Amino acid sequence: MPSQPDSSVAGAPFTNPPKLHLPASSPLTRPAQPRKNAHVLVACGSFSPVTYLHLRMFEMAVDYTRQNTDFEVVGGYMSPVSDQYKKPGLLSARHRVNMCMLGVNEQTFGWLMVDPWEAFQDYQRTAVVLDHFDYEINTVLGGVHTESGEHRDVRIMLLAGSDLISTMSEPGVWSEADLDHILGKYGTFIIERAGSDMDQWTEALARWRHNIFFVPQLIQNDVSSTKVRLFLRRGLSIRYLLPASVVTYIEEHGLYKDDGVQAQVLLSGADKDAGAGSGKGKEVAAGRSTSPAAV
Ligand SMILES: Nc1ncnc2c1ncn2[C@@H]1O[C@H](COP(=O)(O)OP(=O)(O)OP(=O)(O)O)[C@@H](O)[C@H]1O
Ligand SMILES: NC(=O)c1ccc[n+]([C@@H]2O[C@H](COP(=O)(O)O)[C@@H](O)[C@H]2O)c1
Repeated sequence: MPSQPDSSVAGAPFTNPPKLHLPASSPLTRPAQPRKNAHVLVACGSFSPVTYLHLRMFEMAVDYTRQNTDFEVVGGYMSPVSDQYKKPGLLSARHRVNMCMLGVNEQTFGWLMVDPWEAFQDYQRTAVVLDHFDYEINTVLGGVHTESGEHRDVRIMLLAGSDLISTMSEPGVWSEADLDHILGKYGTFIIERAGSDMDQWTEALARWRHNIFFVPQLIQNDVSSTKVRLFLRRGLSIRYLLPASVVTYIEEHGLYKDDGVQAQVLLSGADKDAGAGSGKGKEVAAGRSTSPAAV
C-alpha cells in the first residue's frame, strides 16, 4: 500500500523535523537478503519541483545493481536541499518537501522515501548529508536485520545525474576532503544525463573509480525542473512530466507563476531551448547568489 505523507511534514511550518523519515512500510524495517550487501541510495538536489526523472533515477540504479552487482538496494531517499542554497528557482523547503512526499506516494512498496532533515537545516554539504544518513541508519537504527536476526551495516551511496558529477572536477565547487569522503567512503551511482560530458570527470575522479557506478539512460529523458518551471511560466502544460498529485499541488498553490529567476532566463534567451537540450546550466549561470563553495 502506498505510504501516506507524514502529517508533521505536510503541515507548516516545519521547525523540528524527525531525524530520519522512516515509514513503517519501508524495506529498511524488513529483513534483508542474507548474502547481499545492503545499500541505501540518497539523491541530493533542489527538487523544485520533483519530476518523473528524479523518481526514475532510483529505478534505473536498482535495475543496474540487479544486473551488474551483488548489492541489494534496501531503500532510497530524496533529500531536498536547504533554502539557504539560494539557487534560482528554489521554492521554499516546505513546498519542495511536500511535492517530493506526494511524488513518492505513487509507488507501491514504500522503499523510496523523502527525508526532510537537510531541507530544514542551514545549508549542509553533501558529505555532511551522507554522514547524517549513515549515522541515522547504521548507528541509530542499527542497520538492517537478516532473517536470522543478525545486524548488517547499510552502505550509503549518493545517487546523482552526470551533470552533478561533472561539477566535481570543477575548481571551487567541492573540496578535496569532501570528495574523498563522498567517493572514497560512500561511493556514487551516476545517471547519464544528456548534455553533460562524461569524459570530463573520469580522469579527475579516477582514484575513486572503484566506487563510481555509471548508469546509462536506456530511454533518454531530459526532463528537468528548470524546463518545468519555464513551461509553467509560459502557461504550457506540465502534465505527464511529473506525478499528477504534484501537478495538482502546483496548481492549487499557484506555484512558479512568477519568479525572478524565470525572468532572468527568459531575458537571457534560454527559454528558446525549453524544449531541447538542458536548460539547467543556463539557469545556474543566470546567477545563483551563493554557491556551495568548497570548504
Ligand atoms: N534529466 C536528468 N537526467 C539525469 N539526472 C537528472 C536529470 N534531472 C535531474 N537529475 C539529477 O537529479 C538530481 C537532483 O537534481 P535537481 O533537483 O537539482 O534537478 P534538476 O532537474 O537538474 O534541477 P534544476 O533544473 O532546477 O537545476 C541531480 O543529481 C541531477 O543531476
Ligand atoms: N560541496 C558540496 O557539498 C556540493 C557542491 C555542489 C552541489 N552540491 C549538492 O548537489 C545538489 C544539487 O545541486 P545543483 O542543483 O546545484 O546541481 C544539492 O543538494 C547541493 O547541495 C553539494
